[in-house]
Amino acid sequence: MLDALLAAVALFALSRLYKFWSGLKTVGYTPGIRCALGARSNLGALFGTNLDSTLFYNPGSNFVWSVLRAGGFKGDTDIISVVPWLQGDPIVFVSSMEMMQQILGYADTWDKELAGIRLFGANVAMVQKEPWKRHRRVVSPAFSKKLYTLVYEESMRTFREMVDVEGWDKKQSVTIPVISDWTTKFTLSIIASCAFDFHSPWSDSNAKVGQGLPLGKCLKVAIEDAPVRLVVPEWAYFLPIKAIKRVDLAFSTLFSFMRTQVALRREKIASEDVTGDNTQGRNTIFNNIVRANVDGGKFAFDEDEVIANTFIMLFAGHETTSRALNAMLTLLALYDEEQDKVYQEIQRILPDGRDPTFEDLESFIQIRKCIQEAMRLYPSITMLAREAMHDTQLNVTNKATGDVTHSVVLKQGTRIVCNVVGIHHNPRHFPDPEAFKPSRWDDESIDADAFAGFGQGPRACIGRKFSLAEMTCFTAMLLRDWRVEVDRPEGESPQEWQRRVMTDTISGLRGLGPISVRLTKRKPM
Ligand code: HEM
Repeated sequence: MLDALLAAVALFALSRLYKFWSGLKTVGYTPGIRCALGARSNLGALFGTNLDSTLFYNPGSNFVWSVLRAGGFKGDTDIISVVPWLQGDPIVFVSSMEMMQQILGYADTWDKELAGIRLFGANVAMVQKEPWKRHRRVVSPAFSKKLYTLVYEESMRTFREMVDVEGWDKKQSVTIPVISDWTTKFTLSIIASCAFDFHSPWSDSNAKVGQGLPLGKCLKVAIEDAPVRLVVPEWAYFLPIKAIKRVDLAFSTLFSFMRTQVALRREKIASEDVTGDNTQGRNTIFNNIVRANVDGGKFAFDEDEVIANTFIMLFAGHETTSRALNAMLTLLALYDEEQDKVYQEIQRILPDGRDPTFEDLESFIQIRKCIQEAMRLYPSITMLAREAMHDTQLNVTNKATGDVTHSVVLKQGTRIVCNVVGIHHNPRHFPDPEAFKPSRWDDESIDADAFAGFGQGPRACIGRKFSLAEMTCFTAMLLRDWRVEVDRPEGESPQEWQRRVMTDTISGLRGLGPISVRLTKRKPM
């Protein structure tokens, strides 16, 4: 018995040793962190990082932020590897614009990892190669001026409805306890109505969509607890464990909600109630997705692809935008002089205090700079992950100069992560990187191409203009009438407050911690 046990332990130790050794080989022996759980492993995401001993070190899901706060990658170059011996894949992390461009610019060499497919199914954001071209071909025609006009109209309508329902027009000052709850409610409402023609009134956004959970709540659980969904085997859903039941309920509610919406849309298409080229642009994202199933042909979607693409549009289309809005409004609340510049721009473009028109949106240059700067400091998506399609050479850059120091050969299948947080905070690309300076985007000496808030290359964000229209409208309407402030203790500088409160986490849904802001009417009632 003891012999059998010893043999099992020895076998396990050997298998872990082999895993570790082959991991080192996979990453071309790039120096870095050696640990128990991988930096993007599901177990690592579930457990905390407090196992702080060398052997059992868990970099955790907040790895890129923790590395930044600990002073960035060690060594002379902008590359490290994280090689686990217990669970998770070996991964190479890069933190320079030059290396990021070698990766994101070449989809034939570095394509998406397929891991996310297990969560939602095959969709445009998660498939590779030819299937990706088919998915993108179906969804891209929807992203047109017609859609952006609709986004503008819905943003204006929803903003007015919010002010009305909340009774803000009758108040001189309003406190919002958690600003991200509010931005998420707004962005979810816009994506639901513009992409899916699903309207939930501001007063009733907690309406249940299926077996007992509101849509926003389902999405929140599905994002926050994605690692649970990935590690728990299907049979475990029958166990009476609350956390597992919660994830199961969220996902099953979402799937059944989407199936119902797809069935309804199919009926409408069959009865020709909706055309793909509706003059308002309404429904086009959803319509294109469902039509690709109904019409068949070369670019057909199967049933699962319809659901998976519906899913990804809902996810990608609201949480990212909410995070960016949340970061920007908090920073403007903190930095008075930057908020004043935005207000002056609003007064110049809307001199009579009128509402902005769709045509005005491009003129809000200052707002756009603030959005970009907030997304540089606090990117909604902190890591862009890829996988080597074949053995490939990567030119490694020196941290201080950006010159190529040497190259590494990475084996087919190697996972690589462009560390957006590290690149956006790299002082070589953005001097004084921790400062909130929207004016830096006028400075031609910065590496503007190091900005990867919406990704780069062929897989860059398809919804960039969608979200910019929405965020610009929201900000112009809000700051036209209200001054935004945070409760900053006397004696604490904006920078100190920012470092103390605006801590981000990757796995946490809303990032930046729960931040409260106060709105004060610009014109006394
Ligand atoms: C501030 C808001 C947004 C941010 C920060 C953002 C960020 C990103 C980033 C970084 C990528 C590239 C991911 C990669 O290279 O691995 C991406 C891709 C994508 N985004 Fe966005 N996004 C935003 C808004 C939206 C919206 C509103 C939609 C849809 C309505 C959307 C749909 C997508 C899709 C479908 C992809 C995958 C594109 C492809 O692989 O072909 N995004 N987004």
